[in-house]
Amino acid sequence: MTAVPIQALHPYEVCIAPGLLSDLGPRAAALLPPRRAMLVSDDRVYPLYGPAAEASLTRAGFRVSRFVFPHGEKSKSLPTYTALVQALFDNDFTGGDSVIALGGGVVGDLAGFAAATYHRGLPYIQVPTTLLSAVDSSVGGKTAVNLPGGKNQVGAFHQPALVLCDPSLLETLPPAEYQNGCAEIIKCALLQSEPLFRAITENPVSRQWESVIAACVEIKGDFIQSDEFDTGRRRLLNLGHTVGHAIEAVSGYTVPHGSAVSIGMVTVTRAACRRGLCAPETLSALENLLAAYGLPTATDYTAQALAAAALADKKRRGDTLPLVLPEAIGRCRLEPVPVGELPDWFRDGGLL
Ligand SMILES: NC(=O)c1ccc[n+]([C@@H]2O[C@H](COP(=O)([O-])OP(=O)(O)OC[C@H]3O[C@@H](n4cnc5c(N)ncnc54)[C@H](O)[C@@H]3O)[C@@H](O)[C@H]2O)c1
Ligand SMILES: O=C(O)C(=O)C[C@@H](O)[C@H](O)[C@H](O)COP(=O)(O)O
Ligand SMILES: [Zn+2]
Repeated sequence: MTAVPIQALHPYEVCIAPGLLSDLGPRAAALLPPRRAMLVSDDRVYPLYGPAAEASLTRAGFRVSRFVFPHGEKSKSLPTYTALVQALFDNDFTGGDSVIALGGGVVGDLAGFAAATYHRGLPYIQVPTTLLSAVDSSVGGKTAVNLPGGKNQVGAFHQPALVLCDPSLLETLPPAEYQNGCAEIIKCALLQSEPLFRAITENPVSRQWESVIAACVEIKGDFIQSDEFDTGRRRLLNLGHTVGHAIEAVSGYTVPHGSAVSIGMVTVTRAACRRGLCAPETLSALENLLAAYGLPTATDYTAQALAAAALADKKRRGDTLPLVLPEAIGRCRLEPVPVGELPDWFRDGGLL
């Protein structure tokens, strides 16, 4: 098993090994009082892995309740959040009782936000079941729901007590969800690791689950350790997300997060290249890698429309929004851009 320590204010481990799901109960009981646990999942994941998770928790002494909601980004919303905290209340959850997020990033962000806010904070455990949630969203304590006009607009920082990652759960992932996860892996490599970029160029991610997940978690852990509350360096993890989140919002949350981030990464890299801030080889290496993983690199949404939607970005301070710009594979920087200049940047990035 690989165990990656996350050195946050409340430190915890990301445990990665096939078969770990059956160990959920004992590992949870070692960290949390084995009282009540709310298993939160969506209606695609629960039938696959919910009963095994519940059985393991029950054997370890937890009294398990269940909240299962319709899959998809549209459920990462205030109405679903309200229903979840109401379920905690109706089932008499009190301080020290726990929440278990079994699913992808939608489940994790929603369950984490309920755990952060119900009774001003319950402990929770992340059990990621998508590649995207294994490499990114289950780690770092960003929890949130969307508003109709903006991504992750209502949220809190709340670190999990444990991330239990069982890569064998990824075997049932549809190909499109595998691709979405690869977008965040490519982000991580473009941002911080030329060796990871090379490794996933030479061998498909699917042949190296455990090592790729551990590599991404270690990189993310380093950003969290240095800037847990996203006031500076951690904002680099938003590479591709300024445009990506705007695409998600204007599409009414029909374009998946990974695909949107893929388009966002190419846009900022093209813009950086056009303005002489990165070499054309960096852009072509990125475009080739995204294409090799079947990820999109273009959109019909206009620069003007996406610049307007990007005003909702939480990185914005007044009239300035920092863009994350690649300088080379494994190196990026934050560039403060006046919001009035965003459409030009996006046009330089190839948008209409
Ligand atoms: N908190 C963070 O730091 C962070 C980081 C990155 C992304 N996110 C958020 O994560 C969300 C995207 O997460 P996602 O891509 O995991 O989406 P998701 O949770 O919607 O999962 C994608 C689809 O895969 C299905 N699925 C999940 N696991 C499966 C499995 N093992 N087998 C078969 N089907 C399975 C789900 O039911 C869903 O239909 C976005 O809301 C994004 O904003 C958050
Ligand atoms: O953990 C982070 O920090 C990230 O930025 C990771 C992103 O991949 C993730 O999509 C995150 O939810 C975006 O955060 P936000 O602060 O822009 O909502
Ligand atoms: Zn993301």
